[in-house]
Amino acid sequence: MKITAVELFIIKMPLKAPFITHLGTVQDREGIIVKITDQEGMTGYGEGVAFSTPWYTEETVKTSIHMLTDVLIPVLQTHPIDHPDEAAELFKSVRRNNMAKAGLETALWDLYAKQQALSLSKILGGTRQEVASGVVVAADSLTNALKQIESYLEDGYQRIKVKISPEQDYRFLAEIRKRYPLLPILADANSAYSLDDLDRLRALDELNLLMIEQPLGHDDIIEHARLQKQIKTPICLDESIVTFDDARKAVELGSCKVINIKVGRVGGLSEAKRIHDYCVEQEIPVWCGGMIEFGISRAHNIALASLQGFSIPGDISASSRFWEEDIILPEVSVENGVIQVPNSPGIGFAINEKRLKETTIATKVFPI
Ligand SMILES: O=C(O)CCC(=O)C1=CC=C[C@@H](O)[C@@H]1C(=O)O
Ligand SMILES: [Mg+2]
Repeated sequence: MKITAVELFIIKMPLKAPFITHLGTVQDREGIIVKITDQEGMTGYGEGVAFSTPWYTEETVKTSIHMLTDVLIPVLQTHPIDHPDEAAELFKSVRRNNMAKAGLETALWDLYAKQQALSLSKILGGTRQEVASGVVVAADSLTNALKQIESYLEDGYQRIKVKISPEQDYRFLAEIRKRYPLLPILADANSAYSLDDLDRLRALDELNLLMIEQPLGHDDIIEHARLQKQIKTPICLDESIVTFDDARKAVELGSCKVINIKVGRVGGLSEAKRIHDYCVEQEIPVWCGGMIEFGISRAHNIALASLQGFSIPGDISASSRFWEEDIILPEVSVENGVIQVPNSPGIGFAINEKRLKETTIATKVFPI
């Protein structure tokens, strides 16, 4: 791929409104934009999506900067690669740190697609010209949640995801279901429950939820398998699925009926595609999860979600869901509940250089 330089831009931007879950609140989002340049001056972009604190996984922006600076980019400096799939192989010697790996690997995929003058969607084997868009309602009260739902349905989103926990579950969901009897609703628990809550979780069966996401332990597939046998609502796994093998074991055990694939959580597009291809074979529907990310990661998600098996609207919302102004041009927009998949080379979005500059708090440059 004849890479000559890697640059990191650490950026920070306030959310338009706090993103509230039982695990904590995200008000300002830091992120890492990875820019790779080749000897022709062509550039590819990736995004490290770890949060500033380790509330979702063990990674943070700081651990990602360390891994990129001291481990992953040095690997690239000593091992030239010809195809992005080789990165996943090269990074195997590094345990976990998937979001740092994905930040670099996705930049390689964008650059590679541009070098082939093909869209990233095409290069990945995507067949969809548009992807269905869902949105997350992360509110701390029923009133605020209902306000958000009404506004998002006016924007055309096809499905709503709400955050639940023992403090906010049956009554909260029943009130929403009463107002929207046919609305596709996904409830994300982010591991707020245990098997002791079986009755609480079984009570949700009557609300006709699309699925319940990650009700039990963040690294569990055994108890989820036991739970799935006891409840009708399909279980979707998110945090538990960090590798292809996690997905294979979860499917074999019956731990879930749906998988939320997040490029950052699984270490990049190569692994995300492997999980997708396996789930298609096993007839397990998948959808593309979100990470309250900026436009570069959103663009990679759109390309991934253009693969045939992404049959459920993902957490791929418009740039305006979180940001006053995104770092890409054009911004991601949702029309009639779908996002058009770009046909131009690579991720199909340009960098908004002005916005990147004004949101950058630090940069690092590495010759390759
Ligand atoms: O980015 C989006 O649109 C949704 C983000 C989102 O719902 C999540 C991001 C990270 C952790 C969780 O709070 C939640 C999830 O578990 O999917
Ligand atoms: Mg989730």
